[in-house]
Amino acid sequence: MFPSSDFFFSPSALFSAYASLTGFSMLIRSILQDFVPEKLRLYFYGLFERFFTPKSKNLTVVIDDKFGVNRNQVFDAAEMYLRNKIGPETKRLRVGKTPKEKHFTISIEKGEEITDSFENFEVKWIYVHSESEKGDKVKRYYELTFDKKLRDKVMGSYLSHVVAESEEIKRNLRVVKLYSQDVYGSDDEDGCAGGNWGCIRLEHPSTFDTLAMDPGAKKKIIDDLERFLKRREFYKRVGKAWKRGYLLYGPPGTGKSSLIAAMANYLKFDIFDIELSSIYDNGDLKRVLLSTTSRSILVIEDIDCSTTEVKDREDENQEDEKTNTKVTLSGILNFIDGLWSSFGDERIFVFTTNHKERLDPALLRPGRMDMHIHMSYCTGIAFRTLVSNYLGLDGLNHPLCEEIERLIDSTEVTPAELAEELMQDDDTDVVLRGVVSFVEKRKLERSKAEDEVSICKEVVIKANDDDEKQSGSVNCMNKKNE
Ligand SMILES: Nc1ncnc2c1ncn2[C@@H]1O[C@H](COP(=O)(O)OP(=O)(O)OP(=O)(O)O)[C@@H](O)[C@H]1O
Ligand SMILES: [Mg+2]
Repeated sequence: MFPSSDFFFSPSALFSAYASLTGFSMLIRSILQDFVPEKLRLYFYGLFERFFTPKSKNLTVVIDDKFGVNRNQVFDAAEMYLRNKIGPETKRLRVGKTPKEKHFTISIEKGEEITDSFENFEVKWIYVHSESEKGDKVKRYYELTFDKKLRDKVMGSYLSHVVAESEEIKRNLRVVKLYSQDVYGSDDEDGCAGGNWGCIRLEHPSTFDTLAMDPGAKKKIIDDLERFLKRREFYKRVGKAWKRGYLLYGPPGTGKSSLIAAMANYLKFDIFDIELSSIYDNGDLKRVLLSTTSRSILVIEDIDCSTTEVKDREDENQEDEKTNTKVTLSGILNFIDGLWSSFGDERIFVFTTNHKERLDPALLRPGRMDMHIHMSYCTGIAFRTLVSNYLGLDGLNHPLCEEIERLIDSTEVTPAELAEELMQDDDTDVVLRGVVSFVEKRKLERSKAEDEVSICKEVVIKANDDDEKQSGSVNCMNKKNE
């Protein structure tokens, strides 16, 4: 239990009580009163007070809303932190919301107390809001009271814990934005932070919970992001820029863009969508990248297409006829791990491609992109996430699901295709039967295509001996590519 409040005694009452205990003390009292000058007498009263007032076990720290002329970070942190600590014993609350906020802000009313426990001790918070009689001077502060013996712990680890938790709460409340060079201004009351960029709120609902992919791979990505966030000091120590690069590759509709949105929603990082075709040259690229903000994800989608527009490094001085861009791969690489890579803090680069094999080897060199993530066709286990997202079925308790999983594992079908199928009807049975026939059909088409390829291979072998048949083999191969 929290220690009870102190008792106070007036000095003269204490003195009288003490002095009346013995005749000797009576004598002292009369001597003091009759012969001792007032100043000296008050000094003795003071001594008695110090001696007899019970020692307080508690210490109270006052946390004002201002620190000098600046806001007090500890006050703001406490305000944020205590929102989540309001218990049933609190009698009066304050609630508010600005137009740009999505959620209500709840805090305690003046005079209300909150008891918080940390490690194995308890502390008590009281919110104080006092006004001068005219109402022109307002003082807002928190009183934090705890056992004196815990002073070091509270001032050290407890207050650090309050600040860290409040940062986490703030991060979760943050509105994530999507920046683009093609958007002008902002449709958001917060405005856009980046110079030449327009922005909108990122309303993409994708999260790691809704993303259908192998659970092991998903965990690896989340762990990697978490480690990255915690490693500010590590990056400093090893002399590396605090940034991380991910290459997402795989066929269309496997969730590369959805993964980027899930990363942004998870980290509460803004996304800067970099359209290389609208960047004129390396200088322009530099300006564009430097006007991005920290704690952001810089995305270049379809980097294989961009790199056909981005010219070869040997060919840097000629302008590309097709797109008029003079951005070079070395210009991009300079920002990934060259001298310019240290711009800003907490940056994540994400490149996506449908064709990893078409990428310049310079981009694939070990250490360049920290993680290569293969977004592949859907697997049976990943399908469970889709079923839970779209049908609200938990644990795959529908009899058709097992069969669908087996079918999915034996062919190539993308999560996007399955998602489309899962939205065809409101009736779960109808939907799942539809998925079975869709995947069966796909399996049949694949095995037909494979048969054709093997026939083509035979034709190619024969064509080596017969010039006339060579054109036939090319057609066959084209068909396969279609
Ligand atoms: N792994 C997935 N998990 C959940 N939904 C997915 C997944 N992959 C695709 N989808 C669904 O399909 C839609 C398209 O996917 P997305 O745009 O992320 O694919 P992509 O890999 O970026 O494709 P592209 O290569 O064409 O850009 C998404 O909006 C989502 O509804
Ligand atoms: Mg995409």
